[in-house]
Amino acid sequence: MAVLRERLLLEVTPVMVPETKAKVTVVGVGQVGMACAFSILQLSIADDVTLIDTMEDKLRGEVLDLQHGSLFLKTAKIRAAKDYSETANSKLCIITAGVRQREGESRLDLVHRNVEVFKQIVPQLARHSPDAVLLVVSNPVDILTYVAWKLSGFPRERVIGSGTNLDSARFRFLLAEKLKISPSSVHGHIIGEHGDSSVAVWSGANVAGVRLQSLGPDTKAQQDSEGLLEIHRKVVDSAYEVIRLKGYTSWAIGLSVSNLAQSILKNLRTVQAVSTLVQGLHGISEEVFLSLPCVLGSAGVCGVLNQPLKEAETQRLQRSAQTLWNVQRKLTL
Ligand SMILES: NC(=O)c1ccc[n+]([C@@H]2O[C@H](COP(=O)([O-])OP(=O)(O)OC[C@H]3O[C@@H](n4cnc5c(N)ncnc54)[C@H](O)[C@@H]3O)[C@@H](O)[C@H]2O)c1
Ligand SMILES: C[C@H](O)C(=O)O
Repeated sequence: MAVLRERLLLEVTPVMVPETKAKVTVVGVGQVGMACAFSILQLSIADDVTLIDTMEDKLRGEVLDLQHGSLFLKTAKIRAAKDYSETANSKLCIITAGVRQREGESRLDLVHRNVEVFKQIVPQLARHSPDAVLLVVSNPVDILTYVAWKLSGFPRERVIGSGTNLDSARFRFLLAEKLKISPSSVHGHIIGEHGDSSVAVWSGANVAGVRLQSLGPDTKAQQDSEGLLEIHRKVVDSAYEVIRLKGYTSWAIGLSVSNLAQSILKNLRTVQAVSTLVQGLHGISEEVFLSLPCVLGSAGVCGVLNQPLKEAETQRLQRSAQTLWNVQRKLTL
């Protein structure tokens, strides 16, 4: 090999091995982990993507398959880690490992099984990448973000859940379909739990700063006649419908996570709904994580927006926090 290289070219200087600036570890190479890894590779935002899973053959197969596409990618290293020491010095660790819902199960039903999975993963990630941002995707994502925060000992800003970034994308898609405008021009946030108790912030939904509620549909009856309440119901049902049809959700969460990864790795300071510690905000006193619009940069969550909410929206958010707390307070970590 060395001989062939010597015959092929005159070496002027040895190939530099620069310090890895943007190493991303993805834990779990199931449907979600692979969709996240693939979307991150497509964005060319990492110079090292390291994957890890307990299923060795599946891990090796997935990594080989991605490596065979290297010609079409701009990420120098794509590799499988045999143990957590090979994930060392990651800037971003994305956790997608664990069980997923079967038809009829809610996200909260997964909590005990996935807490045990997190006990195997988080301390090891934290030990080998003590300066990383942890981005939790496994469900129930808000509670597992709290669990990752406790198990890692990281500061709150560096433990983030993908939260309702995906629900907000679904909301904007559905509203965009109704208005026949691109989702990128329809603005609005779903906040609270990524799940059944999420809250649609109708008071802020707008197109080019024109608040939809300023145009009329401000009472429940009017919202109903416009089919707006139905949109939030569809957001909540989205995952159940996709799981019923194909068994799991993957592409939209992969795109949502790569978008968050881009903001973090490139310090873009975009505002996105992600799961963060909300104790003390909007009258929530419990130590829970749920989604509010946050400023995302290389330090993680750099700020949480003081989002003005209508009283009914605040009440729904507080109920969402209570739903999570009722499950979370029974956990032993
Ligand atoms: N937050 C969101 O918006 C969102 C969206 C979709 C799915 N999810 C969640 O993501 C998770 C993964 O879903 P999926 O469809 O990829 O499941 P999957 O079954 O396809 O993959 C899970 C992977 O985790 C691995 N794993 C399990 N225990 C592990 C451990 N201790 N260490 C390393 N790897 C381990 C498994 O080997 C498997 O490859 C589920 O909890 C699901 O509910 C979240
Ligand atoms: C199941 C997953 O949480 C989703 O919303 O797609």
